[in-house]
Amino acid sequence: SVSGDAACDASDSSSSSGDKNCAPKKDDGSHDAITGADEMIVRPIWWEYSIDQLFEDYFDCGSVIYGYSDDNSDDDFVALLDDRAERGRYTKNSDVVSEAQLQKLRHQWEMLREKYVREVNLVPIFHEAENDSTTAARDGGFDFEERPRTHGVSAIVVPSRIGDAGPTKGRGVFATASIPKDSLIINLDSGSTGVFKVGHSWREFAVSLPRDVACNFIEWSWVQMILPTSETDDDIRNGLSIFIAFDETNLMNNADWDSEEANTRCGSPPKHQGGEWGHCRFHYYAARDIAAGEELLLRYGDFEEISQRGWVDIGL
Ligand SMILES: C[S@@+](CC[C@H](N)C(=O)[O-])C[C@H]1O[C@@H](n2cnc3c(N)ncnc32)[C@H](O)[C@@H]1O
Repeated sequence: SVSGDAACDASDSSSSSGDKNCAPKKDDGSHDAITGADEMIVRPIWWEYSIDQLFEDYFDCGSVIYGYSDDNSDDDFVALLDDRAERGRYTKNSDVVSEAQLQKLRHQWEMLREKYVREVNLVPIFHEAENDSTTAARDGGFDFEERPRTHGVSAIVVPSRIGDAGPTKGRGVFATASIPKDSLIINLDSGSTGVFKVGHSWREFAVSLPRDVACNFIEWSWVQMILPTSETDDDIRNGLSIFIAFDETNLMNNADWDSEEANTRCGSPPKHQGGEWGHCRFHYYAARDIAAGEELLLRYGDFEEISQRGWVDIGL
C-alpha cells in the first residue's frame, strides 16, 4: 500500500519520474511509503527526479522563472509561447532590476551560501566581502568604489552593476569602467562558488529549498568537466562537478545565442596573436577591450556542454 498520493504507485519507479499525475505537492516534504513483506521502505518522492523533472514537474518553475503557467490560456500566454519558441527562452518581468528585486536576489544568494556551508561545505566559502583595495591592487588598480557592494564576496572582480539586458534576456551584468583586454573579470576561486560532486546531494539540496529559491538554484547551477592542472593536482573540483555561484555571476548572459562574440572568456588568454585559450577552470578574462557600459557576455559553451549531457553523467 502507498501512503500519500494514492494515484501514484511509488513501487513503480517509472511512475515517479515525469508523470504529471504523480507529481508531488509542492514544498510539503512528503514521502511515499512502500510496504514490503517484512519492512517498510520510506522513499522520498523526489528520489529519481532528473534536473528537468525537478524544474518542470516538482517545482513547476515556468511561472517562477519565465512568468508563464500551464493553466494560463489567454492571448498574452499564446504570444509568450510564440516568443519562447523563437528565442528559446522568455523573461516577462519588466521590472527585473528594481532595488526590491535585487534585494530578493541577494537574500537568495546569502541563503544558498549559508545552507551550502552548513550542509555541503566541500570548498571554502567566505561570508565577508574581500578588502576592496587589496583586490584592486592585485587585479589592475580599478576604482572599486564604483562597484555596488554585494553581501559576501563576489567572483566578479571588475567594476560592474546588474542591469536590464532587455525583454528576452532579463537581467545582465554590465561593466561600469573600461576593462583592458586580458584583465581578470571572474575569479571562481574567490570563495563564492559552491561545488557538488554527486548528483543526488545536489538534488537533495534543491528539494529542501523554498520553491522560488529552488527554481533559481536549478537555473543557476551548471555542470563542468574540470581538467587537473597536473598529475598531482588533487583539487576536489577536478573531474565532473556541479557548480553554484552565490553572487551576480548567475546573471551573466550568453553571447552565442545572439551570434555575438563573447567579451568574457573562460581559460587563460592566448599568449600571442592567433594562439589558443587555455583550459577553462575558474578564471574568466576580457577577450578584448571592454568599454564602460557594455554588457559582460560569456560563451556558455566555454564551461558547459551545450547538450547538457553532463547532468545525465553526474546522475541527474
Ligand atoms: C545564468 S542566467 C542569466 C541571467 C538571466 N538573464 C536572468 O535575468 O536571470 C541564464 C538565462 O538567461 C537567459 N539568457 C542568457 N543569455 C541569453 C540570450 N543571449 N538571449 C536570451 N536569453 C538569454 C536564458 O533564460 C538563460 O536560461
